[in-house]
Amino acid sequence: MNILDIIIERKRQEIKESKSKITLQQLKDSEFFNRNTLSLKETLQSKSGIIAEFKRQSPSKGIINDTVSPIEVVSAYENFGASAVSILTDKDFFGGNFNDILKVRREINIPILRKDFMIDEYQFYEAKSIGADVILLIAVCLSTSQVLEFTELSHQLGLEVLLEIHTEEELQHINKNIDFVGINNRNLKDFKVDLQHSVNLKNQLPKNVLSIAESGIYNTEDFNYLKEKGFDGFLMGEYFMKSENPAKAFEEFINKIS
Ligand SMILES: O=C(O)c1ccccc1NCC(=O)[C@H](O)[C@H](O)COP(=O)(O)O
Repeated sequence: MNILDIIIERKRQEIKESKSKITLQQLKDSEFFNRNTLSLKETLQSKSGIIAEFKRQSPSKGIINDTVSPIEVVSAYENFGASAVSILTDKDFFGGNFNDILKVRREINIPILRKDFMIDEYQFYEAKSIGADVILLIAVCLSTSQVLEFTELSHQLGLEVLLEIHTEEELQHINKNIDFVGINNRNLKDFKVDLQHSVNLKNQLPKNVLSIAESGIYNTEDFNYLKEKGFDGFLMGEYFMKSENPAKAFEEFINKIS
């Protein structure tokens, strides 16, 4: 079993536990469920294009930063020009939780990507109930028909969809309703990172789709290279979070690229 198989197996149990504690109706009755979501399609083009991630730990790196406050960090991400923030909600493998999104929702006015492993309809209602605007679908974890179904459900709920692919075969998961296609530079099976990977696959994307380069962007040269290659967005976590002061690291990065 690779790490993704392990994460997905745990996720199935977690969803079962969540369903036994909170009903779908309770999610629908929650404070944020009926809010109008914010559009990453708009902010991707009007701001830096960076989707800045709040990430305490990861399977590939272990603890990255577990001392900083989500409000301080994501407020700086917003103030210095992030197009959106990505917040991990997986607890066991990434040290995330729903409260991170619930706490910051009132403080920021840019889209929030709920970053998790989405495999069940219930999680989309959860995402809406905690105040997310965008969700991630990871192609390797889903069939093409699940991607289609989950995209439709997300749109009914007002959530935009980032479909993450890693291989040429996964291009088949793209459907015309997907809002963004992310190409992950990190091989989720062996954690190797290769920017060239996303550049090669980008050439095979449908022409009109908004593309996001994900993972392994560690300096302004990486960012500029991917921008030159035509990516519309850039998902970056570790580079900012590994700093003692991610807010400052983000500010400095923005100053260097502008
Ligand atoms: O980061 C990992 O170790 C990882 C392992 C298994 C599944 C997903 C994983 N990462 C999720 C991501 O895609 C990244 O958090 C995101 O793209 C940001 O990447 P980075 O800038 O390299 O932190």
